[in-house]
Amino acid sequence: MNRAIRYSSKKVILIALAIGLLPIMLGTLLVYLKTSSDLSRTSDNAAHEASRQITVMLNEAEAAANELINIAGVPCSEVAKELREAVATYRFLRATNLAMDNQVYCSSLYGTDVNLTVNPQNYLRGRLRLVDQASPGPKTSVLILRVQHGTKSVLVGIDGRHIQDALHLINKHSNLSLQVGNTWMTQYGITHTPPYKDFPTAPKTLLSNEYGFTVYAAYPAGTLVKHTFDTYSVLLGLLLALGIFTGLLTYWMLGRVLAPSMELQRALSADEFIPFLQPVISSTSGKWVGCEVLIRWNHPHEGIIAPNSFIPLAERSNLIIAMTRRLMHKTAQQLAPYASRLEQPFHVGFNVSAKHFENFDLVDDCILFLRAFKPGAIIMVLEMTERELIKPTPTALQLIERLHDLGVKIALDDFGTGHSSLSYLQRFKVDFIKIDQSFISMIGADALSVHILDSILDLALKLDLQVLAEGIETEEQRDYLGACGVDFMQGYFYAKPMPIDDFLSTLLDKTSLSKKTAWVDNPGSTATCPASAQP
Ligand SMILES: Nc1nc2c(ncn2[C@@H]2O[C@@H]3COP(=O)(O)O[C@H]4[C@@H](O)[C@H](n5cnc6c(=O)[nH]c(N)nc65)O[C@@H]4COP(=O)(O)O[C@H]3[C@H]2O)c(=O)[nH]1
Repeated sequence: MNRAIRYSSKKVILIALAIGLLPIMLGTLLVYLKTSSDLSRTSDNAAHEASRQITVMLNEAEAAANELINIAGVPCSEVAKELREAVATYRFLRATNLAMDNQVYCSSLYGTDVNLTVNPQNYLRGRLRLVDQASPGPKTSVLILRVQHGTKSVLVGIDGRHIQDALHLINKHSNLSLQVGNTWMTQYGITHTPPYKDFPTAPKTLLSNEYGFTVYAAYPAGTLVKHTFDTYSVLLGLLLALGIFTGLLTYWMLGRVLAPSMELQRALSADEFIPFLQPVISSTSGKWVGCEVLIRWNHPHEGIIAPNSFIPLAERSNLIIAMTRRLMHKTAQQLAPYASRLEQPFHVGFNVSAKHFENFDLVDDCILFLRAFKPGAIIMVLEMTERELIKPTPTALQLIERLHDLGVKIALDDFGTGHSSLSYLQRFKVDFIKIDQSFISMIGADALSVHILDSILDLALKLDLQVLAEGIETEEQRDYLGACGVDFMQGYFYAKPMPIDDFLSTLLDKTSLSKKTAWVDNPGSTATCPASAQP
């Protein structure tokens, strides 16, 4: 049985693990999705904000360029001051330049000392370009806006540090970059490969319809996990605790009820329950006139397991009906071929439980059992135990009626051990009583104990019930009960419960012996019965 439970425990552990992991996984998934959507939203917001701020800078630069376009073509010496004033006036500007026929001839930084040819194709939509500018001053980048009217053009440069600052300040955790043509600028400066590729989390792309630049926002790899743990650590801790709790609860509950009953179900499907028979001896003839069928679990690892360790569970888990049905079927299969060599009629007793009295399935089971034998060859006896409360419901009473109609006898097992012996005798039409072995063991003990046994025998006699004494272990018990008129005996004194094959071979040996010597299991005794219990 231990091995069986260990085997079931593996399943129970797996189920408990699965159920314990379920809230953890579902919860983590939800938290993960929430974090993902949070990051996606902030990434989107950051991209929009960066685009807005760069647009503001470009709008300002465009306003400056539109003012300066009017003086393009005018000699540099006359307009150099205006170029410098524009740089001072507009917040983001770093330099302004005038060009004619794409040749820059005047610069706010260098005056006339400039020799630069502009190629409009290097400019996105002919207007925008992002470049590194090494001098003068600190190395920085410049976003150049070009405005052209005919042959005149103005180039205004936005200081890249303003853009870098904006990208940096909008969201410190996300990585924002600006793309103009094939050049990208991050908050760290200009790169010539797409920097967003290194930031695969929550990537967002926003194209400026007005200027054609693109803003990328994304988070570095691992941000999702880090953010999840940083933001939802308490919730994740609670989920973990919930998972452990549900897992342990499941383990506890399954371990208590489900696992062993699953093991019983498995054993039933694997046909591991087998009948053992214990002979019932006639007190008068001393012959084996019947048997009680006692179930055994032939466990693949544990060997033969006694019924007390699994019958209560089988009753609780409703498997008892199927088990009894299977037991009847197996007994019939093995006993039927030898039926003609058994005492006629031969009593075959089966134990039934309270569950059997809840519907009429038992009638069909008994019909099937009896069908395996010639009519009259077998007397089927159903032993209802008094230890388990069987309610005298209309169904139970009708069931007994139907069983009686089939010729099935009802025995009251463990008589005297419960609280309802007398009411059972009254309500159920009982044919036999089986005196419990606890009373039999009183024989030879003190006078008071024997008196109790005598009273039970006296009652049975007065009610005209057939009596079977079980648990006979000594000659003295046998002799005493025989003298008291007990009809049938059962106990280790005669034989222990045994597999059907052993039962049949012992019985058939005895039968063939009896043909020569007239064998009996209880030769005449000299014991006397007290007057009250005498037949
Ligand atoms: N000490 C001692 N014991 C003796 C002696 N003679 C017989 N016994 C044992 O006493 C029990 C008699 O069966 P029970 O009262 O119906 O008590 C049975 C019965 O209530 C239940 N049981 C057995 N088979 C089935 C079954 O197929 N269905 C149901 N519902 N219960 C069953 O399990 C109980 C125990 O069965 P077992 O372990 O086979 O134990 C059997 C039997 O082996 C004896 O001389 N000395």
